[in-house]
Amino acid sequence: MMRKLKAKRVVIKVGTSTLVYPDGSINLRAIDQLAFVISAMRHRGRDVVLVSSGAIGVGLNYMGLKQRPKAIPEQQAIAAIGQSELISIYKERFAIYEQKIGQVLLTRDIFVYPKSHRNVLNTFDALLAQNVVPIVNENDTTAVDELDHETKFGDNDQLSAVVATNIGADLLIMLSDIDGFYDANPNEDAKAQLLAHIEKVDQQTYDLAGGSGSRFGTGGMVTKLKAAERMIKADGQMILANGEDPSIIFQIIAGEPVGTLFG
Ligand SMILES: Nc1ncnc2c1ncn2[C@@H]1O[C@H](COP(=O)(O)OP(=O)(O)O)[C@@H](O)[C@H]1O
Ligand SMILES: N[C@@H](CCC(=O)OP(=O)(O)O)C(=O)O
Repeated sequence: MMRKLKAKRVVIKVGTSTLVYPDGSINLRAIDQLAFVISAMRHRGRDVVLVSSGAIGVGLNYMGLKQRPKAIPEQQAIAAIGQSELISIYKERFAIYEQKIGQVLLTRDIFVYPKSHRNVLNTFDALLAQNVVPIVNENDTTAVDELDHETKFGDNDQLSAVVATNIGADLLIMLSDIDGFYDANPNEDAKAQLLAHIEKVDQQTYDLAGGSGSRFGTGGMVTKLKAAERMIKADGQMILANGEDPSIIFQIIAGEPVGTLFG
């Protein structure tokens, strides 16, 4: 059955697992597809914001490292290196489709302090009004997790839902390395079944969620459910789908029953 979706303003979140191959190299095909799909959506009058992970994954590849360093300053340095590389790849690929982008790096405290909150919402509005696609990531180089000053979102699943609810998006499309939400962690249970529609997220739903399956990803399913819960509370919807081929977004927008619809 086709889905009826409201999708005038859409946030798309792509995880590291979509952007970086398991061997650590960059999936340029996926980035190119994303640029193509998002540019097409933009040209058809939709407001689109991309929340992209991958700074650390791309940084590791750029520096020829196989593993995330343990020390925080080194991780933050890798993020600085990777973010600039990632955004220059996006810029180049979007330019092929004559689509301009703008980089927005956020920390959690921006949404806590009223003035910075207002400023960042105005920035999103101004970018969208000029037909520019904002590409958002956490500001990994400065975000810290300290008791008196929490600046870290920690994962981009929740960051994407915070952005989506704040800018009044109807739909959050969350692309990952899995076809949707299953009734058990598919890594551990070969009989796990895909759930096509979850109307509300409660403890029972969380009980089905497991951790991340990939080397570079964070959060796993729990943070995706938290994002879905946030969207539903704000009267929005979220679709979790496989980002292996990002042109799946065309099917999602058309209302085809792919992935898991939340809400
Ligand atoms: N119930 C579940 N349904 C689907 N995937 C699950 C479930 N529980 C755990 N997972 C794991 O969560 C992974 C997706 O999370 P993550 O690795 O953080 O991806 P991303 O990098 O896209 O954010 C899946 O590949 C899967 O291994
Ligand atoms: N801000 C980090 C991403 C953190 C994150 O949530 O990663 P993922 O689980 O792959 O979406 C980065 O760009 O590497």
